[in-house]
Amino acid sequence: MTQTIRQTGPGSEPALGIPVPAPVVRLRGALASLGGRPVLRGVDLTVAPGEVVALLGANGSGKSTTVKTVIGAVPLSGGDLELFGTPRGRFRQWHRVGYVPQRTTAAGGVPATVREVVSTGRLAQHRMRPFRRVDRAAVDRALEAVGMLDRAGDGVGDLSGGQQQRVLIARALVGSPELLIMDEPMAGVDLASQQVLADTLRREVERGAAVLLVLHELGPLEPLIDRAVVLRDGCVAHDGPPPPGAGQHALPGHDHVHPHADARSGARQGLLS
Ligand SMILES: Nc1ncnc2c1ncn2[C@@H]1O[C@H](COP(=O)(O)OP(=O)(O)OP(=O)(O)O)[C@@H](O)[C@H]1O
Repeated sequence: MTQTIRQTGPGSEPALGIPVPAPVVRLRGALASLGGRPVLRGVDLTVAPGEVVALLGANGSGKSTTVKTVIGAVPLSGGDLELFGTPRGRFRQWHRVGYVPQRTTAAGGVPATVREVVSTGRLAQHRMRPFRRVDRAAVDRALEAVGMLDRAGDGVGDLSGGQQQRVLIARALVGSPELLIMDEPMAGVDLASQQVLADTLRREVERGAAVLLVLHELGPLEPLIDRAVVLRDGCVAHDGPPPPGAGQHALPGHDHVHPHADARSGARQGLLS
């Protein structure tokens, strides 16, 4: 895929004569229900090639459900979704997408080494062929990027929660995806590790990857964020520059970010509560 221009938002105008690549994600009017209850009530979300979009909102506002509809883990009951310009129903190029789920154990009760878990992220690249040198090198690079190469032979069950999170991030990176989707990658990760992850993400963005991040606060990722989409009760309450205050509450125990008075835009107030 050519990435000739870097757009700054869903409404970016194409420069004359420059072809505009299709958004990597285009979700329109998304409706989804869980347990018989409507959770997404008409969500529009666009991510352009190379763009970094933060999905913000209070607990239960529908952030995880939105990214799960993008990867197909939650079905849409209405609206439509295109990935890389292809309607979701015809999209098969999952090797172009890396996904880090919301904090779960990477071990899952199954004994596997760090290297084995990260290697599963190459499945779409080498299909059913045996692992080649290039695959092994990619696994090493991904482990190195998250500072876990020295633990490659260890069982994931022997790692701390934050280390398991790094392993899941390495698994998402190992296929060099064009779209990286991360659901709260910083949750439960100590400050030093957060900086490692922020540096890793910056390299991915420099490489040209688009990133969709579910976050409670921007924290050390703030300089990377191009645009923020804020959900409230399954609807988009804001789509634009990160709301003021969204980066200032990177404190454990804050389960949502707070609205801040803003002289420039009163309309942004209350978006995040
Ligand atoms: N499996 C499920 N069955 C029924 N309801 C669910 C299920 N999963 C989530 N929900 C509900 O859907 C709503 C949205 O949940 P979701 O996980 O998308 O929110 P979120 O914005 O990611 O929240 P958080 O910040 O707490 O992770 C919540 O009210 C939640 O209780």
